[in-house]
Amino acid sequence: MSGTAAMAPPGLPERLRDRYDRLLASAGFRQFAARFPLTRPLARRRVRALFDLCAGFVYTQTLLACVRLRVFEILRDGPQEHAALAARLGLSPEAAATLLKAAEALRLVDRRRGGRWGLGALGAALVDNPGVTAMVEHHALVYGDLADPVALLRRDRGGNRLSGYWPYAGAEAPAALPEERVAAYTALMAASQPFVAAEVLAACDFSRHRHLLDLGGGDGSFLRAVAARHPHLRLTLFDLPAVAARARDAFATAGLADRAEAFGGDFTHGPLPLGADIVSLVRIIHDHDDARALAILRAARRALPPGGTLLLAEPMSGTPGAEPITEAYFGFYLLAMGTGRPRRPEELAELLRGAGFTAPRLLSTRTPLLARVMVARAA
Ligand SMILES: C[S@@+](CC[C@H](N)C(=O)[O-])C[C@H]1O[C@@H](n2cnc3c(N)ncnc32)[C@H](O)[C@@H]1O
Repeated sequence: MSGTAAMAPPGLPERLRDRYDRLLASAGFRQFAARFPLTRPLARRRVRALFDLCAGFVYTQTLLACVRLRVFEILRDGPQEHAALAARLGLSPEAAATLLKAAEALRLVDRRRGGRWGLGALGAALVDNPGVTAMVEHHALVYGDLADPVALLRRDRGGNRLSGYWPYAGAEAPAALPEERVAAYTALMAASQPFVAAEVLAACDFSRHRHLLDLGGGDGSFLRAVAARHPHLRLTLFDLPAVAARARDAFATAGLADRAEAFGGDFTHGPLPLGADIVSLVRIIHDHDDARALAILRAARRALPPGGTLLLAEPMSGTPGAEPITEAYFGFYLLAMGTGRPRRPEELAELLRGAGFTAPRLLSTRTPLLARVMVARAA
């Protein structure tokens, strides 16, 4: 960073903090802290936290093995004897023991009486949860790009496996993308959409609106969830043509064709459908760099009458308690994807004001690490 000469000298809290950091960095102090009874619990917690950081990949791969071998589906019907379970997994009893003991330590499975295995607290949450299992599989791709994190940080953005998976990221003409390039990501988004829709529906009162336009609405999973809760609402979806075609089919299959329409185009360029009094952008803005994000928000503003509502839902940077997810996970994910970044609520509010919206404010959400919700009014 340049300009350090002009910086004010550090105050007392900062000098104390520097001293503390130097103390922690000294091997002698760490040995003392591990021996001294009053500091020992803290030292142990720190060692454990560091070991967890080193071992995180192994934990992830334990989960991937369980998902691929369908451990949670097999255990859904009840606890299984070790030998019978090993046979169903196609593993030797010894290999099954390695996997199941690891999964037990991660609370994915649980040891029951008589040497049987049942679901653990976290494994139970994965049963009938296609959104999470699809994400676990998807991460094989993500971690491929992260295999050399320093190279990833040093390269120009783009050109990774993840940028191929999200082909609209940085594309010159995204509206020309054919069906086969949008199918995989649209299915992944649909699988994970129920969690997000539940958060948005709990946070936002759609009953005072009459017509919702969902920009980048994928296969319409979000709008179908809203439709089920708000039968009076008219629904319009806008996405890339190949994706909008999928949404149109899904609306017809769901018997919604009379009140839900889907249009294809590019939300940074083309005109958007008019008539809505609320526009939603669900997991959209974080995919785009500032210039494109602003273009999307300006298009949304033009699609609304003065006083209309903009609803933006996505994971946001600086979410208290979710920092490893928003800063480390989404930061690196979007870096590998090649465009966009997680933004703080203040940064989103500034973009919204720049696009012609006023009074941006966060609504309270039940699980902010999945998505936070911000609303603003068209000026
Ligand atoms: C991360 S997905 C989110 C999908 C959906 N809103 C959800 O939360 O499940 C981003 C969506 O934006 C769409 N999209 C990307 N670029 C677009 C563009 N230039 N014009 C219209 N839609 C676009 C993609 O096709 C995709 O459906």
